[in-house]
Amino acid sequence: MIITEHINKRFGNQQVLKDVHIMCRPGACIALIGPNGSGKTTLIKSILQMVLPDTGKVIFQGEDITGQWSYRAKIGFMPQMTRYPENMSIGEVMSMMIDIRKDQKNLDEELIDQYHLKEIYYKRMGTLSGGMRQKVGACLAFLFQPDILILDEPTAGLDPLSSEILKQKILKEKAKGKSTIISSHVLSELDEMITEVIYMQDGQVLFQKTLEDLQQETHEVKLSKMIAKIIA
Ligand SMILES: Nc1ncnc2c1ncn2[C@@H]1O[C@H](COP(=O)(O)OP(=O)(O)OP(=O)(O)O)[C@@H](O)[C@H]1O
Repeated sequence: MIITEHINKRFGNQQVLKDVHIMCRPGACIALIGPNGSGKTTLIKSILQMVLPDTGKVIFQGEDITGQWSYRAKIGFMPQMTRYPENMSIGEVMSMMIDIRKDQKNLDEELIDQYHLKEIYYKRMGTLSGGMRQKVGACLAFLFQPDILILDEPTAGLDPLSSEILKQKILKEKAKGKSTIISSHVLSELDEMITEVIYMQDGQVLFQKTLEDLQQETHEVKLSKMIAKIIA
């Protein structure tokens, strides 16, 4: 369970997060959506303490995580842009991440196999296409079998087949009861995956609702139509 309580964050004179309160229950698969610049990535980074909120706190599995780091090992994070040393090969990045972690035994290499990543382990990060970088990021997010997945625009730049492979992987983990937060602008790809929606606008959470509630309110089946009706 992740709860953010009254999170505020300002960059310069811009208030980027305004009193943000969200809840990610065990087993939930949450779509984090909203216009460009509405604060989705900043919220995700706040949960991971890559951005430190000015006020408010993040509660992870019942504990305030301020100043703590061990909880991060329970989260598989796929950033919007994967940044690793350009001179390292994919294989070296993978080995480095595995060496850093103590829990090397239960590695989930399913995505590595499905993306045939080992065949290009020799390639240097600096030479990879955007989609290839995304695949490396996706493989790392799932590698250590985290309890919670936080995926920031995971399919951006992926070809259709690779997107589908990732979607199926997310669904598989969801079926195991894992919690997932997915930020995406491609609402159609979220339809079959999600149980809840958090909609952000201008740094505020406009609403957090279950898919069932949205369906009942709007009498729509597709997420894009539900959202269009709600924010109209
Ligand atoms: N490090 C930073 N310094 C200054 N401003 C920042 C920083 N990070 C984000 N911002 C600003 O905060 C606002 C929210 O950005 P954020 O990346 O959280 O939005 P987003 O909802 O994820 O957008 P997108 O859908 O385009 O990815 C934007 O106006 C952005 O310019």
